[in-house]
Amino acid sequence: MKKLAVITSGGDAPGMNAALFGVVKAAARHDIEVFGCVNGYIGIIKEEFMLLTEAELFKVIDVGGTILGTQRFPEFAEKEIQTKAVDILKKHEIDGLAVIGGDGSYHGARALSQLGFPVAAIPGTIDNDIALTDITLGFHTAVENAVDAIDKVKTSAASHKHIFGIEVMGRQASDIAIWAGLATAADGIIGTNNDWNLEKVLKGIKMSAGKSQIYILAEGAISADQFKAEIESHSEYKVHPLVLGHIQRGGKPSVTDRIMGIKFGEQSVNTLLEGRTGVCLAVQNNQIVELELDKVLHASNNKPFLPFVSQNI
Ligand SMILES: Nc1ncnc2c1ncn2[C@@H]1O[C@H](COP(=O)(O)OP(=O)(O)O)[C@@H](O)[C@H]1O
Ligand SMILES: O=P(O)(O)OC[C@H]1O[C@](O)(COP(=O)(O)O)[C@@H](O)[C@@H]1O
Repeated sequence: MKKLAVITSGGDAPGMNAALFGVVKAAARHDIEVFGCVNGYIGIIKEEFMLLTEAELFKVIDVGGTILGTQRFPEFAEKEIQTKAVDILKKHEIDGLAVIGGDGSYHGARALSQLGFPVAAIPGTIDNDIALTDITLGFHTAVENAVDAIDKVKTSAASHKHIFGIEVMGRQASDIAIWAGLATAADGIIGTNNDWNLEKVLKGIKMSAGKSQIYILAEGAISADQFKAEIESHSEYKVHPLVLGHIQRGGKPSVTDRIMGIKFGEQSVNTLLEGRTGVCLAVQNNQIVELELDKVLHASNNKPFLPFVSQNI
């Protein structure tokens, strides 16, 4: 094996640069060159490759985002485009590909491996919504970022006795909402549609006797604007809606995400070197394990919750 390629794909996640460092570091031990494809799968199609060096990546292990860039490229679901990607990778004498991304990226990775190209994937998404891994790269930092922001809102809310509906990211997953809501002792966490109960929320506000109220809303359950509209159209209360947005994905990766990124990156190279393909890495019981992409993509995402917390929050 002489040349590997790597992409970061989907939403950027803090720790992706650390993972790139891990890839390059492990590859260097075996005299393998690593090429980063710019902006995810589209970089393969556009043949935008950049040679990655350990010295360059070393400088960014503490930097959020991804130095390779990432761009949504839905056309990669088309078989013709996937076949073209394999042809291009082969033309450039690339022997294997590491894909760092979420479940959408995993679909692309599985497709390439089914076309016979060696692929290993790393779970990189702040949403924590990949099955069979206890945690995904970037989730830890995103929760820290959300908690940091909510803590700040709380002091202002308390001063004015305001009611806040704070929307956090996660697509259909409620992990960021639950972890951030628990860590800030929020007055309510709406993680799924089923958690939304207008009467309960109105009762909670009434019982709070004019104190400030913080509700954490998973974006897939209810938006901050919907929350405001529902409360205000059924009561006299005024709600401040707040969408935390991309603050959650930004900034320095946490220590956990750095270490996890480096270890995932190194292991992806070992996996490819040892000839295993169509696999993704995962964390189970504090260990990095390898799983079939196909199995992960067919499994449902029932994560264990925090220690000491039952699912019935
Ligand atoms: N069904 C699919 N088949 C092949 N490639 C896909 C598929 N879904 C998504 N992708 C590729 O993966 C990229 C990232 O997927 P996306 O869902 O946006 O983020 P994530 O990987 O974080 O879930 C997409 O822009 C697209 O290039
Ligand atoms: O930055 P964009 O393209 O608006 O996407 C926002 C979405 O990306 C995420 O931050 C991360 O999602 P993915 O990792 O699945 O790409 C979601 O939580 C959010 O819904």
